[in-house]
Amino acid sequence: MTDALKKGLEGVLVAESALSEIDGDAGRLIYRGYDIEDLAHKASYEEVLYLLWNGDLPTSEELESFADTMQSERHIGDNVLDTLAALADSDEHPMAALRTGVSLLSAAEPESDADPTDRDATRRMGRRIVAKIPTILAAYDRLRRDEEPLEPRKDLSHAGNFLYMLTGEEPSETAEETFDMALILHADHGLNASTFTSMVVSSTQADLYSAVTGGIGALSGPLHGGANQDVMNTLLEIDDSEKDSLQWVKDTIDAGGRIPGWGHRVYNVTDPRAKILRTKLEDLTEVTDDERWLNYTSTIEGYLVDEMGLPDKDIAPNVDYYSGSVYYKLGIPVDMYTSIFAMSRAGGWVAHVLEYSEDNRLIRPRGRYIGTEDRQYVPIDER
Ligand SMILES: CC(=O)SCCNC(=O)CCNC(=O)[C@H](O)C(C)(C)COP(=O)(O)OP(=O)(O)OC[C@H]1O[C@@H](n2cnc3c(N)ncnc32)[C@H](O)[C@@H]1OP(=O)(O)O
Ligand SMILES: O=C([O-])CC(=O)C(=O)O
Repeated sequence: MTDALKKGLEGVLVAESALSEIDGDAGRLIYRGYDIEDLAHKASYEEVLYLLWNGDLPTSEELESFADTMQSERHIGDNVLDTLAALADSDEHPMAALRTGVSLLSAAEPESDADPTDRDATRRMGRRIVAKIPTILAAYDRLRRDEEPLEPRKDLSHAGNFLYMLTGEEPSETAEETFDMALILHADHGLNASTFTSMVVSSTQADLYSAVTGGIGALSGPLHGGANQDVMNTLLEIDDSEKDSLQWVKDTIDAGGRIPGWGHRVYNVTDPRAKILRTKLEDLTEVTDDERWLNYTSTIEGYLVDEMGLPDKDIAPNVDYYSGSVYYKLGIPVDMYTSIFAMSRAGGWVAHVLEYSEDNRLIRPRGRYIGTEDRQYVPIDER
């Protein structure tokens, strides 16, 4: 047993995984042997889910059957809708609504009596949870706009159906493809904080609903998935203010602030997903003729690179830096960005829970006690 303190478990190896490989120096991300560039441009989110959960890409029959089953599992019950309506009345953040909604789904889980070590049952539960998350989120957004939630459609893709349920209109091909690509890019990323949280929960042999609910909580923070919303709010703040984006970034850095969407525990260079999303933003900017978000992000990046030399300190844009502007172009409400991340990453949480449970070992690190020793209890009326 070593006594070396590894704060934040940085660099500590705790599990082996065949799911995603990250080369933080080269800026490469691989899912089960396939480069993220390839998957982002050629696969669908459903295919990537199948790949993560089963090990190989599906044949067309396997994909059709997998997607059909997921489509038939999109519906959520009135118990969830009623709770979402109450949360909408209290103006809860969509991540809080999702956390509660997923937890509540277990009440309608047909295999709730399954042994938590039954991996086939866990896989089916994971499919149901991932199929229903878009329905929860779209319903929540409609309820808080005083609109009726829409029933999910069975003839649309995971990405397309979410956009349909959110807006009430079938999405354009560009919107559906862009959103599908974003889902692929966010599906898995090694033992990030939210994935590790799900693994910790399930390592106690707790049920998958608890593990996914824990993952949602961990993802919500601004140091993790919450940063995509912060990036867009920053860009909107710049747009609304008297300051130009250059002044904003100078002032933020001078005040010792952090730039949301920059820095990563694993990447020392630009995140490969940020590069893909930037290209997407460039394409969408050309079509919509609104250059604001691309201009602001580019100015901030230019300052951080040329003036601050952040890349020399291994700080570069992460996946959250461009995703917000892309979602904004798709007309998605800003406070839903982190829950969209969760919609995708839930697939990764399930994959890691399944993988880790093959040879489960309770996750339980230790902390060094640095408190006072040998104190004598003093009765309350003598203190
Ligand atoms: C999907 C994801 O979860 S990706 C990450 C999303 N989060 C963000 O974008 C929030 C902004 N980024 C950050 O806060 C950090 O980069 C993290 C939390 C992501 C990674 O943090 P860590 O690996 O723990 O690095 P740490 O916090 O020790 O930072 C190292 C140095 O870089 C600086 N730094 C890190 N990120 C930033 C940033 N975004 N802006 C300015 N400086 C930064 C720190 O101030 C620190 O400097 P110092 O050594 O002079 O004190
Ligand atoms: O890996 C991490 O630490 C953060 C994360 O989830 C990601 O970048 O997708």
